[in-house]
Amino acid sequence: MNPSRRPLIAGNWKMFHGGRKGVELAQECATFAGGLPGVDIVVAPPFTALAAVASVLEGSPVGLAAQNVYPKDEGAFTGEISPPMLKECGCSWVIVGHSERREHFGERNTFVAEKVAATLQAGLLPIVCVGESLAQRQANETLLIVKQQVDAFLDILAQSKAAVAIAYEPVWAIGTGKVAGPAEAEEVHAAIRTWLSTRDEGLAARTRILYGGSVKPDNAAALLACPNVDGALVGGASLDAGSFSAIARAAAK
Ligand SMILES: O=C(CO)COP(=O)(O)O
Repeated sequence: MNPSRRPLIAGNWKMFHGGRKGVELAQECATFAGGLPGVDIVVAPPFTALAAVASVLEGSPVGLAAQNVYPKDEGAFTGEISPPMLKECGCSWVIVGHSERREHFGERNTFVAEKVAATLQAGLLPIVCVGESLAQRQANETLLIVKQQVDAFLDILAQSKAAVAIAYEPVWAIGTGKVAGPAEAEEVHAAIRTWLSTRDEGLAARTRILYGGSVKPDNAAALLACPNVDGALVGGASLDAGSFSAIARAAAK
């Protein structure tokens, strides 16, 4: 395996732990991450906790991610946050195109691609999310939909030499407790790797493809054992240091 594909375990806190609780959780993550040198750990708190969590994580191996970004450096965009602002705040990663943003905030593939470009331009690494809905899976459209999503930002990734991450998060598995089976996940991850390598072999070799959707301590090891699963994007189970560290330990094996 390419060394740039070290396991990456990222915790997406979503709209939880925006204040003091976030600081406490980050402290616990910094502590357990120190004992797991073979795994990259990243946390993505809400915007309101970024600065405080950044100071807690300073000097620790835990990376800081934002959950969203607006693809302009500055301007009259009330309520939005730019890539340079996130960088200044201590972020090195940004989650882009999460299905909750696509579903609740109307983000389309072209807008997601703009965000990927702006993120890279600022020197931040995107974790770009893709994944099909239940109806699309039932209609046998999984690979078609995921390919359309990946195609929208593939050229942008290929033009950058950055070691980005793509998260395959089937929408039907998010927050539902219905995890994709290892074979189901591996099929999509392998397809994504093939599309990347058809475009640029180096891109395929350096991109970590994470699985997300009801990852828990009891199912993490089987998913992480798949050859093209390079880590996990964890929602609910990342809100507790005990379960998040158990998932990270499964990646270390
Ligand atoms: O959306 C997710 C991570 O981005 C997954 O959330 P859950 O782990 O809560 O299913």
